[in-house]
Amino acid sequence: MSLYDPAPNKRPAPANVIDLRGLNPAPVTVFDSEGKVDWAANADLAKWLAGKEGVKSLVILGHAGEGTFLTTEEQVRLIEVYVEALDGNIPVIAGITGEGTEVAAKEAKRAADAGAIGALVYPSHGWLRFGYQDGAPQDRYKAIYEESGLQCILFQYPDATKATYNLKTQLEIAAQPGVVATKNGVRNMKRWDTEIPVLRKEFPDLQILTCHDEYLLHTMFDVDGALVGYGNIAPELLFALIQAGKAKDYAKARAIHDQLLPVTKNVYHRGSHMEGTVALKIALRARGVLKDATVRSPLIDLSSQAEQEIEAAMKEAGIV
Ligand SMILES: N[C@@H](CC=O)C(=O)O
Repeated sequence: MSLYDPAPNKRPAPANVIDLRGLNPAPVTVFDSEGKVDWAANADLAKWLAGKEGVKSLVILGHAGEGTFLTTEEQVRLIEVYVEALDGNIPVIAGITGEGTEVAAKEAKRAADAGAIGALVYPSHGWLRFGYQDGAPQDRYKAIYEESGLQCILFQYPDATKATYNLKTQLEIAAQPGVVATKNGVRNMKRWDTEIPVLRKEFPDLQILTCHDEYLLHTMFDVDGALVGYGNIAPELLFALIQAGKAKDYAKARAIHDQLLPVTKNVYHRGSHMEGTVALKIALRARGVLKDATVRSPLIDLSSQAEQEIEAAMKEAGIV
């Protein structure tokens, strides 16, 4: 028995563990031109994404969803709108971002009451600057699962941050009841190549998802799926990329990567990852999926030249 295998009666065996083995887009939140949440447009986006082949869940209230820019009431209502729009076809997963453990656990309970099935558990953001005490991330996942019953996704932040989890911490979180997947954005290929195989070996059922939007190809051969904001704008090609990765078909994966490259450059290589969210909305508007690309502060509109470049990239990639 592995060191990390808890006693059988402690591991939840959720009869219906959410299946994330495919594309899991993190939808943007649609606002009207005055910056109010456009509930109907969000429901339409949910249905549009859920109708795409290979989409396994929708992960709302994340970075791409400007989740922390919404009020508590808006967060709850957005979950309800998604649950109603998806009508049980695929699960709604909510980003859980509260800083304190109890605050996050209560946030997760609200999400569960609103109909979410899963939680993408962000690190407590103070850890980005100060780091975390050994054991604190484990407590955070435990409290969230115990309070809400939401199936949890372990969110691995980049190696360049102090909120990145060392391997021991990842393994101990993965061993906890309710943790069914990891979304890995470590962006350090030495760590990726070292740690992913250990996670796989110790927890064969743990679903491994990449979130390296800006260079997906390089992680695509080791994963069960992707959990990405990129999934908003090119779900068809991203699902094809995931399939090529699973088939170990490098030539096909490379061709899809190359087809997407103008879009990748214009959305994710343009500036900070935050800017990527603004670009996602412009690209969705170019696809005709959104009418309005309004973002909430602290996001800032891009220049009209940038908008034109994003639209041109979507055309060059053959998406519009
Ligand atoms: N792709 C991103 C965006 C997050 O939610 C990441 O790596 O974390």
